[in-house]
Amino acid sequence: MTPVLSVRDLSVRFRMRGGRHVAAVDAASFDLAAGECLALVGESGCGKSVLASALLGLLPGNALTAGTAVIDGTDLLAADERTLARTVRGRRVGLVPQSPAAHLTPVRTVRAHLEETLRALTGTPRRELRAAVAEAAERAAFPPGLLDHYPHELSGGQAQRAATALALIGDAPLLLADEPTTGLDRDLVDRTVDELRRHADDGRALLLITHDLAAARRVADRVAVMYAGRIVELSDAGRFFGDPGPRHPYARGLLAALPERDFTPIPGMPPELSALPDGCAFAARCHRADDACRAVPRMAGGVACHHSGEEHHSEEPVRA
Ligand SMILES: Nc1ncnc2c1ncn2[C@@H]1O[C@H](COP(=O)(O)OP(=O)(O)OP(=O)(O)O)[C@@H](O)[C@H]1O
Repeated sequence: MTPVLSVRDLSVRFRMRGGRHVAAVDAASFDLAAGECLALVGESGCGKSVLASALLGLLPGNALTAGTAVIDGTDLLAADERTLARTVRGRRVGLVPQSPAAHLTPVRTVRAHLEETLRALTGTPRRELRAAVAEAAERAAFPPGLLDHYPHELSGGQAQRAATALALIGDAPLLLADEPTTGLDRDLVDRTVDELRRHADDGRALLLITHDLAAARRVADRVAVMYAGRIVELSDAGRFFGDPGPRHPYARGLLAALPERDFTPIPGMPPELSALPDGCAFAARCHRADDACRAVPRMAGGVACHHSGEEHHSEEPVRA
């Protein structure tokens, strides 16, 4: 079956002053099928949002891209602005943005935002708008009593839900949700990701970018782990969160850092993306690093690690 989205060797570099480059995304490849939710996880600054922006043609002018990202026969990286604006954003690719307050127009109420999007994407007639707005708000658990509020009158979590309601309206075949649960209490996190999951269950695809591994575990079919701009592991969610657990030492470290597991942080910090080391970018933080890690590991069997074929070390248990 043709995937909804097919990404091959997607790279994004930013040109900086003094001839420097920031390698924000390096050769990312994955497919996303109809009905599937892929969670993209990894520490802050590893390139998750840049990847999402690339898929929507929303990168700034200093970005250089390579590779392909095909949806419905259109390569999103090669498409011109007119195509992206008219046929991609909102229609083929919906976005729950990471900073909803920045995406909402300050002088318009939530109701005005929802009405405009409903008219543009679904052609809802004027007399049906009131009911359609209420329904759209309900899908994202946005409180009906706040529909006539302006963005600055909303809390972070309320703005997040307004942005989610807007993103769901077009029923786009692909939904990108970039940290859709920031600022929400646990029960609202569950409700929001369940609604996003329903979007996938209705035959569409969901790319869920999140720090929240519990949310990913709840709704994802597969998990992609990103580190320093590269996808280092792509695996089935059941395997990732259960037994035998992930194979890449970074992915194992992410899970071991959870309070309900070992509560042991990964030592050190991710490298600067403008000064990546030769070889594996995780080697400086990895207790398994050896001479083989001086070469950049290729993705093999869904894992980019020289040691991924070896047995797990007994001192790093992963509990379900
Ligand atoms: N316009 C830009 N120019 C230069 N570097 C940029 C630009 N935009 C992003 N970056 C860099 O790209 C890297 C990846 O950023 P990105 O926002 O994708 O991280 P992220 O994984 O989404 O992090 P977070 O979870 O904190 O949102 C960062 O090092 C960031 O500083």
